[in-house]
Amino acid sequence: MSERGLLIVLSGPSGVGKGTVRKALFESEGSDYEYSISMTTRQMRKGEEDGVDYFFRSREEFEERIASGKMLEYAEYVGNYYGTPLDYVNKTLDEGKDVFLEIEVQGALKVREKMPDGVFIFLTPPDFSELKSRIVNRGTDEMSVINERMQVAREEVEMMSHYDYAVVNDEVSKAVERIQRIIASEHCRVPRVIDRYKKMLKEF
Ligand SMILES: Nc1nc2c(ncn2[C@@H]2O[C@H](COP(=O)(O)OP(=O)(O)O)[C@@H](O)[C@H]2O)c(=O)[nH]1
Ligand SMILES: Nc1ncnc2c1ncn2[C@@H]1O[C@H](COP(=O)(O)OP(=O)(O)O)[C@@H](O)[C@H]1O
Repeated sequence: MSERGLLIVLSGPSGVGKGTVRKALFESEGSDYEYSISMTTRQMRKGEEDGVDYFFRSREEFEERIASGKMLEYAEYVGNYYGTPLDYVNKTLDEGKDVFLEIEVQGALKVREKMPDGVFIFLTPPDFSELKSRIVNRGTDEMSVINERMQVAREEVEMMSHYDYAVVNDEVSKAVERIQRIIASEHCRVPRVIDRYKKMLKEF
């Protein structure tokens, strides 16, 4: 019998590098996590694909899913909904696989309320001027949206205290290593494994 999978939540301000670090983590050797694809009402960007980057849905459809309890969490962020479909997360954890969520801060805190056994990692920028230049350099947002994202980032950093770990994204490869070490040690936590040993003893 294996334990239920570990829920790993990577969060942090927009532009800090969550997507970049997540992709590098998934490509790195020995990583074995299932990525939960989020649903959103925002416009698809050039190069994105439905069902790969996000499930792109209308507001109407998204609101229907909220009403019928099909979202683990959702948040409205800069005018659009973003959320995590619940069924996929539960099913995959039940299969004993680790599930990886990359979501913004409000949503992560809602997940924490519902699934406190997860590991909650806050990705931080080395400093705030670097955060702003990352958002500007990414080139996906207009200046008004960038300023809005920076304002949200200020509020989000205050929420760091609700997380288990803070990982600085100075260099992508270093951030990936830090996250891998955290996950490895979380797998060894006694509350996660003790039931398996108790069961083994009974059957011995
Ligand atoms: N709460 C929540 N946030 C999400 C989800 N998926 C993505 N996000 C976050 O929504 C924010 C905006 O996403 P997006 O427009 O793709 O911008 P980007 O991640 O900054 O490139 C980011 O901070 C994402 O991490 C989700 O399922 N739930
Ligand atoms: N460690 C890093 N050093 C320099 N630039 C980075 C680093 N991590 C990410 N970036 C860049 O910052 C921008 C925002 O990264 P992205 O992954 O889209 O952030 P998020 O998903 O948190 O919004 C991208 O242009 C990305 O290439």
